[in-house]
Amino acid sequence: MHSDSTIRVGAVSYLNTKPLVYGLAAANSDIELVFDLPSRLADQLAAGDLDVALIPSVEFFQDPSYSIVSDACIACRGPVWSVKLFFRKPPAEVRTLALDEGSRTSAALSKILLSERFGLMPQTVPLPIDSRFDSVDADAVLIIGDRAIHAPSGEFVEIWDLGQVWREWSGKPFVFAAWVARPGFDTPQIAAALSAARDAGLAQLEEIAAAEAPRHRLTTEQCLTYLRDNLHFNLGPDEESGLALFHRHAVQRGLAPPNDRWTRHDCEAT
Ligand SMILES: C=C(O[C@@H]1C=C(C(=O)O)C=C[C@H]1O)C(=O)O
Repeated sequence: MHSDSTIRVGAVSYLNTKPLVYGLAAANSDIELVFDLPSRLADQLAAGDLDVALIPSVEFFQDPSYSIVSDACIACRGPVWSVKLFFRKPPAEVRTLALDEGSRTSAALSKILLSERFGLMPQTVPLPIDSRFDSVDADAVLIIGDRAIHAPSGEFVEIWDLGQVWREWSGKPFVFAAWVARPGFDTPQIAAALSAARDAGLAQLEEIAAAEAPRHRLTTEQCLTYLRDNLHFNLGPDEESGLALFHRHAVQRGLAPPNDRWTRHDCEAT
């Protein structure tokens, strides 16, 4: 049971989110933290079942009344390691694309990159979260999060790390997910609580990496490198500029509506 004053916060259930929610519920007795796939968090926020959630950035674009409520986010400035597109055929020949059920942003990013670089609009099929990678015979398969960290078995013509491909193509950071509030939720202290949790997580990265590594079949060093070097958790001006560019491409392809007021700060869509 939760009282009326309980704030329902939805966080991504992957390793990438551990530093963002470090001590969050313990430090804020009014926060009830629930974990789920990014795509499901977006659906729950849209349904009003959550007050604040870490949702895919492309989902933030969908509703002009959404607002980003924190400077904490999941971003990268190069290879991200946990968002990969596996090609069974050369990229230029891709006709079918399987999309991880957990993803919305990387699904959109895959379409944008295949369209921009090869003029492709592949037919898409879902890859359910509980389905094995080899259960789909699509020409290219997107997987994200924990299951993308270890390469699936199979022969691949090419593997794209989408953080890296975006960076090389655009020169900008990429924002995968941000903390977004449902319309009407107006609790200013959530911003400080989410920033403080992120800062606490970043100060404890070694401990988090040591605790999480075994269950992800990683060494502590691999886990630490992922959390410290691949991922970035601060939504600064460069990240916002990357977000603006992603929004523009999403609009061009009909993956998001145009929207003038979607950033935390008034930031130019450059
Ligand atoms: C870096 C990642 O970013 C994620 C990718 C998302 C998406 O594609 O919609 C959403 C949230 C993030 O968890 C990852 O999952 O590995």
